Amino acid sequence: MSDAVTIDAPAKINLFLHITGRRSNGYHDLESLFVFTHAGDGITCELADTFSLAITGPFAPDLEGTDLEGTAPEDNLCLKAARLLASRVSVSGQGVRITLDKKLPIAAGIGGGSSDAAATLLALNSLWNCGLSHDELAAMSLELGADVPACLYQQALWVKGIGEDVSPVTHSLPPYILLVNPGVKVETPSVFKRFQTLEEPFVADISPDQRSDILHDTEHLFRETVNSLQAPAVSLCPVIQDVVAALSETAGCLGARMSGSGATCFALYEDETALACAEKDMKTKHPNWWVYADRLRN
Ligand SMILES: C[C@@](CO)(OP(=O)(O)O)[C@H](O)COP(=O)(O)OP(=O)(O)OC[C@H]1O[C@@H](n2ccc(N)nc2=O)[C@H](O)[C@@H]1O
Ligand SMILES: Nc1ncnc2c1ncn2[C@@H]1O[C@H](COP(=O)(O)OP(=O)(O)O)[C@@H](O)[C@H]1O
Repeated sequence: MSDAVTIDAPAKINLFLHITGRRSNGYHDLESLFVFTHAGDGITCELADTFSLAITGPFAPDLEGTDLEGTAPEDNLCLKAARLLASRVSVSGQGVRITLDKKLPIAAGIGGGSSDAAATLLALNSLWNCGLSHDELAAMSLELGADVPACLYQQALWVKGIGEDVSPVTHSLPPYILLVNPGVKVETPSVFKRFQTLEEPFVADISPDQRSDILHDTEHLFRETVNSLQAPAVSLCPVIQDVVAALSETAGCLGARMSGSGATCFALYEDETALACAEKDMKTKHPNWWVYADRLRN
């Protein structure tokens, strides 16, 4: 039996995000196309007697409560995920030392925390030999956050409900993606609240025919869908509009918009050369923005 497991926690991008309704508990129903990058954060889980989390990487200092040595507080989603799994399976006396390599910005609309939690569950399911299925992990993971079930799949998904209703999909959208974050944290609850205050409209469900067009036609994707949270996020953080405009102007950009509740925005490209030029262009013009180029997982 191995005593350490390392696993990627990729960025999650909402290629579109429709808010379709609101539940009595305040959560919103949504319809969204989730895709994942190849790289992102990294999680290593090692067998240990107690539970601990050390955070390394460029965004470690941005995680509130993490001390100068990189020791994280109990409410970090990696530790919450580990304790949740331990409470559901019989691993008496078993702990874990987790190391999180934090390369994705925090509170950025690309599911960093959710993807870290999901990767921790995947790593521990293997390390502790729990033998739980994906569906069993997904069902227990919803209490960690609405995005966590989807992040367990690390592949393109059509997502409904509050995030728990996930269907793997194939698509033929452009594979190259540029992510840009202006360096402003945007808290998800504030954006949903602003969505309500602005009385933004709910979007109708997408029909099966439309779904197929969205998955296979980039123009259709950007013309027929929106991110319902983009206007509310821009009203809280106007620089997001500048990021979308700057991405839209890069050569070869096939469409650009905000992901999740922001502030990270993305643009899609058909070829690798266009992606590399756009990355260089954005880094030159906006040296203080976080710029990250990658390829989508299928
Ligand atoms: C908006 C999305 C889109 O993928 O992504 P991010 O911007 O967080 O990456 C997600 O729905 C975020 O999922 P996640 O970040 O896991 O949300 P949670 O921790 O469960 O909820 C944070 C808060 O967001 C609001 N919330 C979240 C999900 C949802 N379907 N309806 C909501 O109203 C609630 O106010 C909740 O208290
Ligand atoms: N491992 C983690 N990585 C990132 N954020 C975390 C983590 N654990 C807890 N959080 C908290 O979760 C919140 C959402 O962060 P994140 O998942 O990065 O953003 P978003 O929900 O916008 O995609 C932040 O307020 C952050 O403090």
